[in-house]
Amino acid sequence: LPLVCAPGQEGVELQEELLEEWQELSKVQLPAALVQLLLATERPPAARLSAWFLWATRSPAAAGSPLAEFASHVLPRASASCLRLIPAEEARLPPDALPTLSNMRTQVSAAVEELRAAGAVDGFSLEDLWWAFDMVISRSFSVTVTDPNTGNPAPLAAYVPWACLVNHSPNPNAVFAADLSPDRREFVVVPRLRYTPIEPGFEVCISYGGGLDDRSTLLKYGFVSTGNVNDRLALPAGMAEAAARLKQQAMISAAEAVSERRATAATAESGGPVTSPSSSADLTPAEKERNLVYCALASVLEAAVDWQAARDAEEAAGQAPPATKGFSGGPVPALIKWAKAQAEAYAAPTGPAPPPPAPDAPPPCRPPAEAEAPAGEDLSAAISVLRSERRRIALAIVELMEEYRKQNTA
Ligand SMILES: C[S@@+](CC[C@H](N)C(=O)[O-])C[C@H]1O[C@@H](n2cnc3c(N)ncnc32)[C@H](O)[C@@H]1O
Repeated sequence: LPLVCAPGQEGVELQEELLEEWQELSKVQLPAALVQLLLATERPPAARLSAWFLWATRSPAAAGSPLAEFASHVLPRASASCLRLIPAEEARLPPDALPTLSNMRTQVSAAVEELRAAGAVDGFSLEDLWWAFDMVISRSFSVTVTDPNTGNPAPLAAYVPWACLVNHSPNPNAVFAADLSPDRREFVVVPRLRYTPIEPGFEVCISYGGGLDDRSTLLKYGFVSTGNVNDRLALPAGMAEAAARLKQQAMISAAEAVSERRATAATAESGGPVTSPSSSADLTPAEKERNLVYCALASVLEAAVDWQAARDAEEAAGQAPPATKGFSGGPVPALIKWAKAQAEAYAAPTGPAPPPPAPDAPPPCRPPAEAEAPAGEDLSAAISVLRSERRRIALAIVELMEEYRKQNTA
């Protein structure tokens, strides 16, 4: 079901047509309260899609429809996202994931209240409602199409059975698009490289969004890709200041040396090719090692740039710059010590310890106990992969700093 999410009255006509067509195709009649909500183009798309999805997959009135059949035979009951994670598993998340998770839950719980108040989900349990949000958050698409009635671009949220089975890759071999012109009404998934078809036997993968780091894919979709070039280890303020004391060009030279060394070792160990075949969405072990070293480099350099920018802004505002630290032994040993401690913390079963909440921060939002799901096996494994990727970045920072020290004292 494609849902128009343009503000105001924009797109209502198209939405009405789409809802009529969906009902005809599915041989079902949506309840009036639900239709009213689905036509409210300004309401949050996730809430509208979740209410529809719950009704269309669980209501006795929709039993036997293609979507209900698809849901009962294909979709998981377990959580895909971290939305309904129980506290014991939540304690294994990195501290920087917790505010985002709390924010996601706050939005869902506000939407749940709103749906109940509107009578759009009467008769369903809280457990079912959170499940519907879970499915919609991890499996719906955002696309922009041309509204055939007005010619204006219309932002859409869509739930597309079967297409919702396509996995994500940071190096995708396919792209998707929607065409809602009356004679088409199509959602297509096509190879990304026009002259490089995806060979039989290769998995078709799309991108769920550029720049997704492993924390975001874990929270929203419940998986982590190894070797994701967007991953970072967050440096605390004191370490960001140490990073700002380093010579950036020398850091880049050190990263080149370390990544070359690691890539050569990974290729020798795997006996595999140096580059991936273009029809595959998989990275080779050597590419993953290179990405890892550049994640380590970017963690340090970006923290240095942010620290410097904050300091410049304070100076420009006429504030006295904060006293700088005198890192005993210099910034390099300080960073090495910190990165080693991070590697150790991520090797432990839980932690590292979350930062203390700000004095006026609201308590973190949790789903009601009724809607809490234990982490499925996949989710628990994904949290472990995230922890091990964080540990690997920390160790890559150690190696990078040691190489920097070697190159710059030689
Ligand atoms: C849009 S659905 C894809 C459907 C999934 N392949 C299936 O058959 O259930 C998104 C879910 O697929 C899984 N997924 C997607 N990309 C993945 C990846 N690169 N690695 C592992 N799991 C992935 C996650 O469970 C995610 O919540």
